[in-house]
Amino acid sequence: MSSTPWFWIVVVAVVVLVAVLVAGLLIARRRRISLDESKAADVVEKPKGGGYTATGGIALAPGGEKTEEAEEPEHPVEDRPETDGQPAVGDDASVPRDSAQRTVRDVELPEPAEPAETPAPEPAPAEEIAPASGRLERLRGRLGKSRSVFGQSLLGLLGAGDLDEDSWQDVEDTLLMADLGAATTTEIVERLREELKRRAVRTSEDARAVLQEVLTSALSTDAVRAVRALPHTVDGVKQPAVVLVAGVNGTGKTTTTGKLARVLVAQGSTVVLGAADTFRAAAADQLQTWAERVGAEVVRGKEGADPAAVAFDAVKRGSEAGVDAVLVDTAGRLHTKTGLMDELGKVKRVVEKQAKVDEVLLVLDATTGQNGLMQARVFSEVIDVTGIVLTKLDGTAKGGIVFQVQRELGVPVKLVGLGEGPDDLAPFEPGAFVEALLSN
Ligand SMILES: Nc1nc2c(ncn2[C@@H]2O[C@H](COP(=O)(O)OP(=O)(O)OP(=O)(O)O)[C@@H](O)[C@H]2O)c(=O)[nH]1
Repeated sequence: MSSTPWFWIVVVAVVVLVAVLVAGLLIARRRRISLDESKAADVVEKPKGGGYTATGGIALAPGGEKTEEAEEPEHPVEDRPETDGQPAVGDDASVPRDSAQRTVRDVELPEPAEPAETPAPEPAPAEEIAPASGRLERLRGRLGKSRSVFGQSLLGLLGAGDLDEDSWQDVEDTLLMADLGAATTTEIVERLREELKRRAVRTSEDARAVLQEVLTSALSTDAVRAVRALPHTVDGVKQPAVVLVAGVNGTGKTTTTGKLARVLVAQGSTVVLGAADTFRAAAADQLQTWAERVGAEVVRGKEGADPAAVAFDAVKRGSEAGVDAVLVDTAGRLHTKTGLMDELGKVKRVVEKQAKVDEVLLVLDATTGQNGLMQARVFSEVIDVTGIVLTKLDGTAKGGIVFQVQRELGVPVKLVGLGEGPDDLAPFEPGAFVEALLSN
């Protein structure tokens, strides 16, 4: 009997224990987080931030029709180096030590921006420009005065058959009167005598041929007659040719600069003109008119401005605009005025601080004769002249100055002015020039 109460105590304890275990299991089951796929997806898809999405951003899109390509993301994930499986901001930020390391990626750098270019002035000739080739032939009539005094007189003398000493003296005088100078005259007379004798010339036609040959060879030189007015390249960058035009007052510098600009534009070049004649406002205006006629740009300074600064600015502008040539017109100056010649030297030196001066043209007025030679000597010393332009050959009987200038200076005559017209500038070709002098 005494064991009965203990039996019932054990039974109640077991029942209570079972009840507690069952209740615990039920509660634990209810608390367990479901890993069901659909529910997990629900969790992932739920927007963060209390359902706020930033749909009100400023969207810019090109105008016109919407295309399929336009719907593609601008930067697809696979192209973005920062999204190749590494934790993003806000997630577990520490990268496991054994995770695959991101390799260095080649990223294409943008091309360096092209330096801002000022557009070059477009050549827009407002009027027709005569072609440069064959100009000397076309303008041969302009050599009328030189032709009659020089060519016709000589032909008359030489074509008359055997020449006595008096006749040779006449030949010499004719050459001197045409401004060939003593040395050139002596040389030419000697060669003529030799050749006429050697070839036993009897007819006026043959005499003419010999005269033409001797005069042409006296004018020939190894020096290049081409005007250096085309662009070149320095360290891979295009540079305009720089041409400096100088001379004494009134020789035709501005006119020549304008005429040369026309020749260049007619051949497809772009040109900037520098009005470095700052003494006379009218000179810059005159250059401006030439420029407007060919669609070129002019760089000019205030009246009285430093001509070297204007020349410098013109070359700078030409380089920036990428033009083919910069022609700098300088003020007329007497070669005897040291101060003015120093100023001219400075113009050249200042320009050369930024670009080589490719051509220094000295403009000589053919009608001034021997004085032109004196000018040429002094100018050559100061600015190292590379070519002569002989103007006003249409108005003189002294075309012979061409021979002397070349001989004295060793600088070739590159261009000749044969009138006041815009296209009355011709290249100097010895053969064509002599032929024009000797033509009927
Ligand atoms: N007949 C003729 N006249 C010319 C020629 N070249 C220029 N001239 C004239 O010569 C005069 C002077 O010409 P410019 O170009 O003003 O002379 P410049 O050397 O610039 O003058 P400055 O600036 O005062 O030194 C003008 O009337 C031109 O028309 C030419 O080849 N033949």
